[in-house]
Amino acid sequence: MAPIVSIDRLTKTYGNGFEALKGIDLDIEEGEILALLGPNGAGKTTLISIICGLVNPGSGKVMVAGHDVVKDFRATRALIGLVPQELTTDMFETVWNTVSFSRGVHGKKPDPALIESILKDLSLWEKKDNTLRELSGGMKRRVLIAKALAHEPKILFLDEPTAGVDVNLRREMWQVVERLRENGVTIILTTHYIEEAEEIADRVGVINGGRLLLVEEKRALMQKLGRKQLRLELSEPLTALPDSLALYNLTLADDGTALVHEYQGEEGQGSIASLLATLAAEDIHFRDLSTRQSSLEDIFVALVGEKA
Ligand SMILES: Nc1ncnc2c1ncn2[C@@H]1O[C@H](COP(=O)(O)OP(=O)(O)OP(=O)(O)O)[C@@H](O)[C@H]1O
Repeated sequence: MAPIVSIDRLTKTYGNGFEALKGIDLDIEEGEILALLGPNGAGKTTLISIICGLVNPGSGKVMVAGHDVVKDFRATRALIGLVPQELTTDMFETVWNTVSFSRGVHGKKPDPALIESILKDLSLWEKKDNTLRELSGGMKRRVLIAKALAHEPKILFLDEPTAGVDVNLRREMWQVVERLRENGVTIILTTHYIEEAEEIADRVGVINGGRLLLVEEKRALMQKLGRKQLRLELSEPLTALPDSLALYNLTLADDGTALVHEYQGEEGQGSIASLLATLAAEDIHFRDLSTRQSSLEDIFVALVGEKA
């Protein structure tokens, strides 16, 4: 199946000479959830803004469902819903009017039944006659999504959907995103919360300094780059490692009371059985063991050198 968004050698240099994007190639498949991770200033918003037709690209090409975002702006914009970080509409307007108005802005005929189903899906139906200022922060965020969905887009961009919200609300937003995906909407989100990408994304793209450092299926990424650690609490402290253990990536920790074995992804797993056998042969016993797998956050820090 052809990708729903196809980005080819995209660059962007702003008027002041700043190179915000330095050649991005990326295909986004229909129906997937792609999380774009990157530190401040990485170029995420610039990239999204170009796909949405809000910022002109430098060189390169962006196609949405087979249409060029510059030449066919109307066609591509109609397919896209953009959920910004903040609500900028009239706080004295009702939920119903705000969402209905968004549909009109895109030149679509009124469809009260559709607006009703969007508001119900987002648990906003009871609040349809309330003004925006009467809503909680979480409800306001859901209104942003409802607005972006009102013209029935096939692709939804969420810019930092859970920035500054509490844990419960974050989980609630994740459920909303999951339901949208079940309805066939392709979702691209930017986030500073690695946990968010870890939780809901199918694929993760890491952007830094205007370049896409990698884009990979989340599970494959964690398998490939995730480091694992096995820690053995020794029954008797060791002063040095016996030569027979030199083959393994081992360190003595905590004054010789613990042995730490580091290995990468799947490849190192076979070594554990032989390590344990060697320990037994050396008469080295342990009273407890624990394992730890590096998270997407660790992987990200290793790639980018700082936190998202
Ligand atoms: N209109 C502009 N003129 C000049 N430089 C800009 C403009 N907009 C953005 N930039 C610069 O381009 C770079 C990328 O910005 P962008 O907003 O795309 O990053 P981001 O990854 O979305 O960051 P954040 O996570 O902080 O939102 C930044 O260094 C920013 O200062």
